[in-house]
Amino acid sequence: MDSAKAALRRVMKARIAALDAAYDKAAGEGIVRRLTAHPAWAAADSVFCYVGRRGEIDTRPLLRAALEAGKTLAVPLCMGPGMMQARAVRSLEELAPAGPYGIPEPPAGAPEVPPQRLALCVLPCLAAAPDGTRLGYGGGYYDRFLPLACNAVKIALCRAALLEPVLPRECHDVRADFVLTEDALYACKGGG
Ligand SMILES: Nc1nc2c(c(=O)[nH]1)N(C=O)[C@@H](CNc1ccc(C(=O)N[C@@H](CCC(=O)O)C(=O)O)cc1)CN2
Ligand SMILES: Nc1ncnc2c1ncn2[C@@H]1O[C@H](COP(=O)(O)OP(=O)(O)OP(=O)(O)O)[C@@H](O)[C@H]1O
Repeated sequence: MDSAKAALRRVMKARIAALDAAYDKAAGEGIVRRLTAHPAWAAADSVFCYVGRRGEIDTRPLLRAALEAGKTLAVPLCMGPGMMQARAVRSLEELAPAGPYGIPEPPAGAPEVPPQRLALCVLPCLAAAPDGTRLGYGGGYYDRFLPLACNAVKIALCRAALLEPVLPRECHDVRADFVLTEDALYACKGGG
């Protein structure tokens, strides 16, 4: 497959593992604060957001904020290799570690939110570039899902320490509309 991406994933994972814990915590909190202050957050009646795990930003405050604001909250449920659905949850207590990576997921019976109904998608990444290109874990989950979420504003959360000036981009890669770090917001499209 793409060895440049595979090599970059290794580099970024090492960088994540070496992040200063205090920086990591403050950056994650800053990103959450900035996202909830973004106009797309207030405007969104439905939010699709990943459940952050070790090495990722802790998105739980964001998930709670969405529920408290009365938004429809959907989180990923992996259906098979590279395939996921947005499933609605009403409480974080519904989430339980599942699958080979132990990412907290909703129960199999959680109702699907059709991707075209989503107003906001919050994206994980190992690294992101200011043009909206993201480097994921390599499963292709978001590359397949995001084209279906055609009405959603897509915001990738990236700690500034993991921002790269340029990342390799393949045809199937869907760029984010915004990349949000703890100290900057990059608007990515427009220029094409
Ligand atoms: N929190 C969170 N949830 C998510 C994602 C994510 O990136 N973060 N996904 C985004 O796609 C989907 C799940 N996809 C994933 C794909 C790979 C790995 C992973 O940990 N892979 C191993 C390497 C596996 C291998 O050896 O092939 C790793 O990176 O250590 C995790 C999630 C949906 N849910
Ligand atoms: N729309 C698609 N249809 C079929 N295969 C795809 C599609 N998008 C990506 N893939 C395949 O999925 C694999 C992983 O893609 P890629 O390296 O871009 O993942 P990623 O962006 O890091 O992961 P993710 O999207 O889960 O965050 C690649 O082998 C790629 O060819």
